[in-house]
Amino acid sequence: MTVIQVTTATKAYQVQLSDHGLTKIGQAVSAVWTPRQVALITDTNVGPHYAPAVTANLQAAGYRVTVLTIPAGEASKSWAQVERLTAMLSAAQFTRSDGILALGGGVVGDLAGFVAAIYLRGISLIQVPTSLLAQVDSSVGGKTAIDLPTGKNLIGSFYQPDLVLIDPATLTTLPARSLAEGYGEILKCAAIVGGDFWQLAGQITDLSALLAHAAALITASVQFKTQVVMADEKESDQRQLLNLGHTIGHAVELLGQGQWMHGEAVAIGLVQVCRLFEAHQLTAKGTAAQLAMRLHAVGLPTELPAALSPAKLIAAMQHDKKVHGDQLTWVYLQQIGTATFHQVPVANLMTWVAPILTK
Ligand SMILES: NC(=O)c1ccc[n+]([C@@H]2O[C@H](COP(=O)([O-])OP(=O)(O)OC[C@H]3O[C@@H](n4cnc5c(N)ncnc54)[C@H](O)[C@@H]3O)[C@@H](O)[C@H]2O)c1
Ligand SMILES: O=C(O)C(=O)C[C@@H](O)[C@H](O)[C@H](O)COP(=O)(O)O
Ligand SMILES: [Zn+2]
Repeated sequence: MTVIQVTTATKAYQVQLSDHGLTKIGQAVSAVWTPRQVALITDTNVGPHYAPAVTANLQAAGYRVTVLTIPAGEASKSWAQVERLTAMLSAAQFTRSDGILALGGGVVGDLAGFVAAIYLRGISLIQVPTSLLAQVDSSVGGKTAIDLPTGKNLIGSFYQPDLVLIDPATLTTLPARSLAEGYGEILKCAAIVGGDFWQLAGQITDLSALLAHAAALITASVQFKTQVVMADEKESDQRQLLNLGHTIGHAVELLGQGQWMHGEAVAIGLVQVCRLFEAHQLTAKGTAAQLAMRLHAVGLPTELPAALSPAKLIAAMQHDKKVHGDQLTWVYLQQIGTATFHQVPVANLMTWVAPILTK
């Protein structure tokens, strides 16, 4: 088992990476939770694979388990699901001594994490991520969120879990498209870090290599993310680096209305931000092409959708949480291994983005 320690102002916890760790989940949970009621929140795809065995394992360890299932997909990061889940917790008399265990991808983790943060003003939370994207990124660091029609993750909180339990064996049931999108966030981290991590990510020449190297890629990504989160939990400074590719990515994801998965939209955002900053002579020439080549290897998209309206793209980008006052802070790469910030007045965005909008 690989253990990565996370210590923030609000919580100290372990990220445990253990192949087939789900078979011993009761034991792992017992190390951080006394016996209690547990709401196992999962989705309609993940639940049938893993919820029965996880429930039995937790029950054997002394927990009273209620399984709450949400429809799979981004649309579940909604007020409607928050209302539904909190009502179910209350009806089942969950108290402040009880807990939520999120079993699923980033959608389950973000939604269940937000419910844990607000129900009774906060009950305990364990993240058990089952998608590659959730294992390398969303389960760690405490960002929880639901969406609004105007933008991604616009309602949420920073709420750290008591434990993150990653079992790479769950990736064997993940559909190929979902496996590939995880590489979007991995390559984001590797491009920021450079060096050995960039070399490791370069070994991913297809989806089977991605699965074969999953444990090493998860370890490298989580080690990097936890360092950033520990230095800047609430994203007042360096944590914004983790948003590389997301200014365009989140806008594309929102405007696509379900056409793109998060990691796919991030892949587009990564290449486009590099192209944009190459045009402004702030990014080394050829960086976008290097990223695109690697993303294409696992079938990820990198081009802005042809039908995308520039006006809508600019409007969506203005809901980026990196807008402060009248300035948008872009995260960009000077070169592989060197990421930094550049502020652009919101009023100038259309002109600033023009180089990637004119074909
Ligand atoms: N909180 C954060 O720091 C953070 C970071 C990155 C992304 N996110 C958020 O995460 C979400 C994307 O997460 P995601 O890509 O995991 O999407 P997802 O949760 O929708 O999972 C992708 C698909 O795979 C299915 N699935 C998951 N694990 C499975 C398994 N082991 N076997 C079979 N099917 C499985 C899901 O049901 C879903 O259909 C977005 O909402 C994004 O905004 C949050
Ligand atoms: O953990 C972070 O910090 C990140 O930015 C990770 C991102 O990959 C993730 O998509 C995050 O949810 C985006 O955050 P947001 O604050 O831009 O909604
Ligand atoms: Zn992301």
